[in-house]
Amino acid sequence: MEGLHLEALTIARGGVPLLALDAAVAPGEVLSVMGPSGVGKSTLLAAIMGTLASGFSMTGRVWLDGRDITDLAPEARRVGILYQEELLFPHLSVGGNLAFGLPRLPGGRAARRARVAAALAEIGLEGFAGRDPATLSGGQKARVALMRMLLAEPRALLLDEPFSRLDAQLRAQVREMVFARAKARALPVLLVTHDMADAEAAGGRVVDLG
Ligand SMILES: Nc1ncnc2c1ncn2[C@@H]1O[C@H](COP(=O)(O)OP(=O)(O)OP(=O)(O)O)[C@@H](O)[C@H]1O
Repeated sequence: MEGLHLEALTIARGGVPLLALDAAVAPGEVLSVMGPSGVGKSTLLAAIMGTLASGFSMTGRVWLDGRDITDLAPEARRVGILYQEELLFPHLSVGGNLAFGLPRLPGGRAARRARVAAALAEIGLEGFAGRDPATLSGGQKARVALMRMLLAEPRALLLDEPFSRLDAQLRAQVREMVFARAKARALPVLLVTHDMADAEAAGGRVVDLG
């Protein structure tokens, strides 16, 4: 099956059941994950990334494009994630941040520079390669973080409240850009959010862990 499939997933903390979920997200589709604080939304994303903290355990399988990725190392899963904070590297330029996401390319530096320039154009930030990330607005940082993640060519996208720090107008803009870029790449998206407006903009499919 194409897309992301969480098959009979259960997560426990210290042996105590935290959550159970069975869900499929098709390529280009967004599934919103909602529920009260502490219910395990971020933990669910960690389980899919392969980065569960010690003390947590899981059963079930995670499938991505028909491949069982449950036991793969995090970096081999091809799952991208965006957090509430953009987490751009402060000591690298915007272009350096983007190049960091790039897999090794034939063609060396020139090819990398061209790829970064094309990526900046895709998010409306032509000419920003040399900029210090500290000089960017919140919305610009969010776009760079999105593109850095996409350049690693993930096959699925996890979003952990990436819009919650932005004001209402910017939030809608960044949200549309994230969904549009994910759709253009036919990525299945799991969106953790507390905001019903996010879930509605995402297409309205919601799983409530509460
Ligand atoms: N590294 C950790 N070690 C131990 N317990 C943790 C760890 N991270 C989270 N927890 C606990 O696991 C439970 C689930 O946390 P999680 O962050 O997944 O919830 P959440 O639904 O994402 O909450 P929020 O909406 O507040 O972000 C909580 O009780 C939390 O305190």
